[in-house]
Amino acid sequence: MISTTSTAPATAPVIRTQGLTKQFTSRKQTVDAVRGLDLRVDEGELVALLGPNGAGKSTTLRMLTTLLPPTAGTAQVAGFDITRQRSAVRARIGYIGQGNGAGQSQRGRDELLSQGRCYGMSRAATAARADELIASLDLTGVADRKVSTMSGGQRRRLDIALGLVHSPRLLFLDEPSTGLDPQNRVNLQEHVRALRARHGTTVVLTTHYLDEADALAERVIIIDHGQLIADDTPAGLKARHADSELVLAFDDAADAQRAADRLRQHVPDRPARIEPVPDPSGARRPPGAQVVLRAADAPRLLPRLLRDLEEAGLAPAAATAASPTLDDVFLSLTGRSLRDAGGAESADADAADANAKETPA
Ligand SMILES: Nc1ncnc2c1ncn2[C@@H]1O[C@H](COP(=O)(O)OP(=O)(O)OP(=O)(O)O)[C@@H](O)[C@H]1O
Repeated sequence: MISTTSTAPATAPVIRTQGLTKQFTSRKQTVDAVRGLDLRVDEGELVALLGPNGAGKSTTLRMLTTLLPPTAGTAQVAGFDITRQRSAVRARIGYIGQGNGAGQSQRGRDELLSQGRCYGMSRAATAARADELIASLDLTGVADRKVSTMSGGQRRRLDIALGLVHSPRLLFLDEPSTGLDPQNRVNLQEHVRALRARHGTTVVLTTHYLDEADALAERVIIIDHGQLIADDTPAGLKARHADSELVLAFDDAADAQRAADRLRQHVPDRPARIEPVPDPSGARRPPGAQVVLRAADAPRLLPRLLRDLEEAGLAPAAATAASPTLDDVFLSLTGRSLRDAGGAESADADAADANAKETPA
């Protein structure tokens, strides 16, 4: 297990878990959904739990929000124990689950007003808070319509408003963007960032979108098979666990082989891979090939390699250096791609599915 949070930060923890564990048993089969999670989240952090389908992200969130009792271990949320002080925890958090929380036949504003009253807020305070949330989540103009007539993005923003009516210190979002098209996804991310900037709300969200975790979260906690396998900033994870990739394309496959041999002296511990590059016209003889090389700091290495190859009369036809992604991090930690493990790809399929639902009914 790799964690970089061992040195205690100065701010107070809003979440603290010790050996948090959940087993499900059905038909004599036991599933270890969450296995001994030790976690600390501080006031004001924006944290993403990233992992493939079935990794244990939602189960973790459901335990932290008191919806599921842990099988073992303990956790304190906003200073209260999730098992013994459930009401105190619930009063201080907002939770937006995977399904839509608002009643389809209700008007958005009415849903917000009912929610505030449920939390014991006065009529006037609820109305003022509803106005504020409608404006800040860009729902002006649609809040007085029935939920069933709103687009997927508008409904998701209404869900977030519902989770924020009682001004929680801590907001849990379970896969907030799943089912949204890319534009609405970016829009939602902007709203989450703005919320945090405006109210200092601590946000913990789950996602299997690699780009979302990368762009939105300051801290990414990677979960696999119910265990925390890495915990750092996106940049820190990449620097620590993944290499950049260099691709040098040659018109002649023999030159690619010669270049790969020559590159060995620069990166002796990383053998280059040679991949054929088929000519779409089929006319070129001999066929081209590309040299693919992984190195710790490929973009900085590239100019030196190019100079050397040029001196040897082996200048490539094209060269690219790609920075690592969080998928490279996951691959380096688990030996599997997050896409193959049922992460981003299935999420994209969900989004494609839901694009059809984006059009207001
Ligand atoms: N109520 C339940 N009964 C039995 N098994 C369950 C239950 N809820 C979750 N699981 C199992 O626990 C494991 C973790 O599930 P969980 O929903 O927490 O994963 P996840 O990372 O949130 O996945 P996804 O990204 O698909 O939402 C999975 O193997 C799942 O099938």
